[in-house]
Amino acid sequence: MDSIPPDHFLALSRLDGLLGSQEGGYDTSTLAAHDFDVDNRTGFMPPQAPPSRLPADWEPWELVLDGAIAESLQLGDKPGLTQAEMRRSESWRHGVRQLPVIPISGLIRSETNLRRAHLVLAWTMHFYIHSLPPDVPVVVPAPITIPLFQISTHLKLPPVLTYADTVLYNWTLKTPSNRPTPALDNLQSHTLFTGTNDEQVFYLSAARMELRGVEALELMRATMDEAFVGDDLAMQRITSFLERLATVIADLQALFATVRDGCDPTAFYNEIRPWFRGADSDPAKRTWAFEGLESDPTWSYPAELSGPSAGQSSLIHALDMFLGVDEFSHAPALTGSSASTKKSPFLARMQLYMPRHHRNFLNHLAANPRPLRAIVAGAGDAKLLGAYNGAVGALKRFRDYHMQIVTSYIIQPARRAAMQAQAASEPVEVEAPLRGTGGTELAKFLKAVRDRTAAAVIES
Ligand code: HEM
Repeated sequence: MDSIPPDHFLALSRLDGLLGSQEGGYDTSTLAAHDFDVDNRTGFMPPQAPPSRLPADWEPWELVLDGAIAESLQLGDKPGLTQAEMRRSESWRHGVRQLPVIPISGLIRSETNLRRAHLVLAWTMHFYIHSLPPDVPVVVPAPITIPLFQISTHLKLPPVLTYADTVLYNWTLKTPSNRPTPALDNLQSHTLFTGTNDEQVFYLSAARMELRGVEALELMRATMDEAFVGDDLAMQRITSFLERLATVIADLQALFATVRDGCDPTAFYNEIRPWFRGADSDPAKRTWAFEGLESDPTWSYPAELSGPSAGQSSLIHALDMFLGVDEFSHAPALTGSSASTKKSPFLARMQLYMPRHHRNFLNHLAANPRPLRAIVAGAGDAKLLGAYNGAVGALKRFRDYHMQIVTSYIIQPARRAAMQAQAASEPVEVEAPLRGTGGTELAKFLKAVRDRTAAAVIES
């Protein structure tokens, strides 16, 4: 928004501050506020690099994670795994089992330390599980289970690796800088499974999109302020905000494309993505057992154990909800129904993996009493309608592009792997139909979401 000159009509302040919020009215002032841990400079990403190390009492956790990286642990089902690699990984897992169960009481006063602890333990758990030989039962040792469950209870998150653990809270600055916001080209990922540039490029393309998304959040806030006023001038302003939103969504798509500059699809599919698997995508269909689960009677076996997916990014959910497209794109008839909520199970499920403040932000957005779509449909304003449809069209094109990426990074490598296995007369491990990290039948699901986004255009 800083490209708007200060004397432009869009930059003039409205009377909202003087008027205060109407009795029972909707207070839009907190849309991008601390309550939701949404920063007006960095959006869903924290404005400062997250802590890269826990305090000394929890150093043993940091050291086992360092150890996994230093040992270059390999996937337990990697073709051609050597005896030396197997021994190294078993020796590392032995070290994990020998850890003491470290109390977490000293961590709970710091949200950033709790996040770091979730990240360290969840990465360690994924290293532990996915370095196991595929024919060995999965048993997460108590020194990981107990603190991970305690921390997850505090953070209201599932005890598994999330998008926040791999993208939102997994970065540092390449070069120290005094800028108030990190520059898009000055980010580096902190923790990697493979140590490859491909993996880093994968996380950073999403991180850059989060930062570019800040302007979209600001446009949403400004639109909601104008919708509160609701006069002709407000409609003119909303029209320009929506035109601008379409260009931001196009920029998100362009930043998405940077994943192709350095993240090789075959490396992603064969070497990186398997580390993300949740309990619902174990190729050997093993159940994850959690040693120590019985130590707290309030715990039960987690209902949610999917792996990290950018489907957990609050940004795209927010765009969908703001434009009122979610009613179409994630309609219950499309992605399954849920009795108690209008949200589809997929959206609702992915929100369980988001930091809880961001989940609250989306709930706040969904409760907007002046939904944009209804305003546009009822305004009889051709320019406004055009701008709204332009933003919906940009989101549809984003989803087209997302499908192209999914084809390159999952569908085609899966086909190649199946053909190679067939040629070598090996048993083929490709599930039919192919499933996403969130457990969806991915091709069918993504195509339907894309088509329904297109169908959300309002006819004049
Ligand atoms: C190489 C990169 C990516 C791949 C291979 C990929 C793959 C997938 C897959 C397979 C799904 C199906 C749902 C499931 O997980 O079961 C999905 C859904 C989704 N992904 Fe991605 N994704 C990628 C990057 C991104 C990025 C960068 C974003 C946005 C920041 C994103 C946003 C979404 C959203 C919002 C959904 C839910 C469906 C929708 O609302 O359109 N994805 N993705």
